[in-house]
Amino acid sequence: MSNSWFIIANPTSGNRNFSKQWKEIQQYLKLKNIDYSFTVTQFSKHEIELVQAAIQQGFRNIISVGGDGTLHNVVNGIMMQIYVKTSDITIGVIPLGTGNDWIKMYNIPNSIEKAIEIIYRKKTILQDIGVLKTNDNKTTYFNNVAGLGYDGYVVKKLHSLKRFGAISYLIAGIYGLLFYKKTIFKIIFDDKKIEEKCLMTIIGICKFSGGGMQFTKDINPSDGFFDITIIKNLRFLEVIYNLPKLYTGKIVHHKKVATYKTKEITVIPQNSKPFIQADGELIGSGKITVNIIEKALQFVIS
Ligand SMILES: Nc1ncnc2c1ncn2[C@@H]1O[C@H](COP(=O)(O)OP(=O)(O)OP(=O)(O)O)[C@@H](O)[C@H]1O
Repeated sequence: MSNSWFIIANPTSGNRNFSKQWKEIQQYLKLKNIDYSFTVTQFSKHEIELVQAAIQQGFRNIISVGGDGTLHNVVNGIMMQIYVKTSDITIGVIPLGTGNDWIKMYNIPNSIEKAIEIIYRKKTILQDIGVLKTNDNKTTYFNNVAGLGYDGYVVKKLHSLKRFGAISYLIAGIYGLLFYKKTIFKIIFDDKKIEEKCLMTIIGICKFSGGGMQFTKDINPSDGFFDITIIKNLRFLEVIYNLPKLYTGKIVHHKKVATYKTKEITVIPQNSKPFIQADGELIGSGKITVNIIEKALQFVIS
């Protein structure tokens, strides 16, 4: 079983016809002679128990078929299990989602055929994983980008808009800019304490979030450090004016944006409880403390 793959597929990811895509996936896996077992999720977060059962059975290679949310839940299942060291597990991704931000970091194309070719070659990287704790003592792991403030608000809104596909990010984004109310954040890390009205605080391991946007400055997903970006009191028109810079990553040079590298950070919103997102999933609201686990998991990359 050590070379065999266990596939967890989310039939609700993305906007396309799952059964057609699933047939295509099986054809390419067969063509490449890849040995696998599979299961399809039946409800939200089902990935967590499915991946844990697979590891208990002896699988060490997991494929996530879906979007960033599916991968996020697979990662959480692996990080929470007690059977093996997490860095002994290898994860491959066959993308089906709407945003697919994590794969962009490693130039994995949004193509079933190419993603399977990459899994077949099995080049891997040991990547850092974030551990996010909320006020109710809930622990969530993340493999891409977490944050709170405007981004959490957009993720909350996105939920009801996903059926519109990629455009839903833009609609949710503009809605958020019009209606999200900024909060004063107390941000504590290393020897720093920042207290300021902010649009959002971003905690990055990888580069892309929000459907291809880049908020982080100097990403290395295996260096044991988060890339923190604090977007201060950026106004509606300033965001609109700087929209291209959100996609090119140049927004980090704006005078109302500050970037840091750290291993641990606490963000305490002062006058409201903004929503928290991790890998595009809504986690809760309010205060967070985040730590990094260096080189926690192996991912197949191109
Ligand atoms: N069978 C299921 N029914 C309903 N929801 C599910 C099911 N299986 C998984 N989910 C949930 O679907 C959510 C969204 O999945 P995912 O993010 O992969 O797709 P997406 O939203 O289309 O892609 P992306 O995040 O890349 O934009 C995840 O939170 C996951 O737990």
